[in-house]
Amino acid sequence: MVIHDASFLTSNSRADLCPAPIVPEYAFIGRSNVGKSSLINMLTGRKGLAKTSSSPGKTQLINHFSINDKWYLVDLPGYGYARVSKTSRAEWAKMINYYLRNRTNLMCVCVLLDSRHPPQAADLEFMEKLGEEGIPFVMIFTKTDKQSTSQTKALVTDYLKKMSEIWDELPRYFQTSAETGLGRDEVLAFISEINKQWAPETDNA
Ligand SMILES: Nc1nc2c(ncn2[C@@H]2O[C@H](COP(=O)(O)OP(=O)(O)OP(=O)(O)O)[C@@H](O)[C@H]2O)c(=O)[nH]1
Ligand SMILES: [Mg+2]
Repeated sequence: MVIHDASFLTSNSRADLCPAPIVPEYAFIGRSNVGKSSLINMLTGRKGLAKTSSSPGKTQLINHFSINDKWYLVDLPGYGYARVSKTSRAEWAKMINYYLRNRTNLMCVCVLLDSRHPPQAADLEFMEKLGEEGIPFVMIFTKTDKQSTSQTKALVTDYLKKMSEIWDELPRYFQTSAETGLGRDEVLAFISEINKQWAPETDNA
């Protein structure tokens, strides 16, 4: 897929105020600092489109980006950041749960996982919940440039093993690097494919 247009639309703290659900939408979620915003910039080829930071907790709101005027990418605030109060955590959960359950154009949730860290309970629990609620998701392993291919492969195998303890069918997964661009074509091809399910009679790529 060629991205000829990528622009910031809105930031919202409430899912009911998000842009009208008139095009297919893909949400990026995962722990703080996992690389959600960086991946959005890598996929769109626009470096400063989503704000990134080396300190966790940068993205606080539901951020919509319009891609090619045909679909939305959504940057969500991360979870699992230790220095967040109980109240903020509860507010995060409320905002995200409402968003996930009510966003009618949400085609797929992309759960980002740091390829350097062994399977984390918070991530496994989050994916389990998505599965239980019937919300389609894929796993995206990030920051693969920070280690060897065999280390990433071992981590992915670990994750798949953990997931197979819960699920008969395993989610699709992608290996990415915002630094090298690894996985860009694969993720965009996936989105292009799913976009066809939204409006099969038109070309959404
Ligand atoms: N080497 C490398 N660094 C990365 C990659 N992706 C993200 N980073 C770095 O990781 C840090 C966090 O990246 P962000 O994209 O801001 O992470 P985020 O998940 O959006 O974080 P929050 O908004 O705080 O939840 C930044 O310092 C990025 O430069 C990657 O693929 N490779
Ligand atoms: Mg972010």
